[in-house]
Amino acid sequence: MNFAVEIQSLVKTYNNFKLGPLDLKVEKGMVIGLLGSNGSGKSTLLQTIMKLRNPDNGSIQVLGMDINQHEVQVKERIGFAGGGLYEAFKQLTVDGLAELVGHWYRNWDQQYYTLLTERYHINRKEKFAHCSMGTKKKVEFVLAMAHHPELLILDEPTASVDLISQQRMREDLSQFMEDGDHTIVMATHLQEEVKQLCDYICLLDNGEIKDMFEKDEIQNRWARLWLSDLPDHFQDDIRVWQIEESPTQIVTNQLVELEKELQQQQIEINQVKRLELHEILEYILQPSSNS
Ligand SMILES: Nc1ncnc2c1ncn2[C@@H]1O[C@H](COP(=O)(O)OP(=O)(O)OP(=O)(O)O)[C@@H](O)[C@H]1O
Repeated sequence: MNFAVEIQSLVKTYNNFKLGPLDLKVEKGMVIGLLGSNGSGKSTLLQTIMKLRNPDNGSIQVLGMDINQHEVQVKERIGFAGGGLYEAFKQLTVDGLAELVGHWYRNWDQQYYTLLTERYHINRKEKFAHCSMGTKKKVEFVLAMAHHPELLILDEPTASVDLISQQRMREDLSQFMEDGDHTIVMATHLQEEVKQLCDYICLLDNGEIKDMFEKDEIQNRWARLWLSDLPDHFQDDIRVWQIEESPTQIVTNQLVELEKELQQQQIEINQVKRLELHEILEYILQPSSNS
C-alpha cells in the first residue's frame, strides 16, 4: 500500500511528557484528523514529522522517503502550517515572507499566492509581526498551499480565523483533495472541520494513540437507545457501553448487532439517537462501565 506517512516506534520525551512509542500509517489520498485534549501531543507529533523536533527514537517515512536522510526533497513536497514557523522572520512583510518562502520551493506559484491572499483579505504589505493571530494563521495556510504540495501537515489551521475564512479554508482543502494523490494530516479541535474534511480520526491521549478509526463508520456504530426494559444479562454485554435508568437507556458502540439482538428478545426500542462526534470521543476516552 502507498503511504504518505509511515511512523514506527516513535518516541519523543520532554521533562514531563512522553509521546509514544507510537506507530502510525497514513494512506495517500486520505484526510486524517488528529484529535485529543490539550497537551495530548498533537503538535509534538506534527512537529516531529516535520523534523522541527528531534525524536529520541523511531523512524519516519514521508512520501516514501526517510525524512532524516532526504529532508530537503521531502519538505519540497509538504505544505506545513503551524508551530510559529515564521516567527523568526516576523520583521518581514507578508510579501517579503512569500518571497523568502518562494525560494524554498520549485513549485512556488506566485499567481496562486496572490489569488489566495485576496481570497483571505490579507494585506500583503503588513509586517508579519503586526498581523493579528487569525491573520497569521491565514498567512501560514496560504504559504503552505502556494507551492502545490502533495501532503499538507496542518496544526489547527483555522484556530482564531474568522468564520467566513474558516469556511473558505475548508473549501480550499476539499478542492486540494480532489486530486486523489493528495493527503492531509491535521490537528484540530473543531467538529465542523472533522465532519467536512476527515476520512479517519486518530485519537491521541496523553502521548499515545488511543484509537484510529474511519469517521463515517464510527458514527454509524455509536448510538443511545431508549428501551422499554433491559434484562440483567445485558449488564455484562461488551456491546453495551453505558446503562442509565428511568427511562432505561443504553449507549452502544455496536448499534446494528445490538438492535438485532434486542429485537430477537422482543425488547421494545422506543428511540435511537446517533451520538455527536464529541460524545463518541468522550466515551472512547473513558473506560466502558461494562468493560
Ligand atoms: N518545548 C517543550 N518543552 C517541554 N515540554 C513541552 C514542549 N513542547 C510541548 N511540551 C509539552 O508536551 C505536551 C504535549 O504538548 P503538545 O503541544 O504537543 O499538545 P497538543 O495536543 O498539541 O495540545 P493543544 O491541543 O493544546 O495544542 C504538553 O504537556 C506540553 O507542555
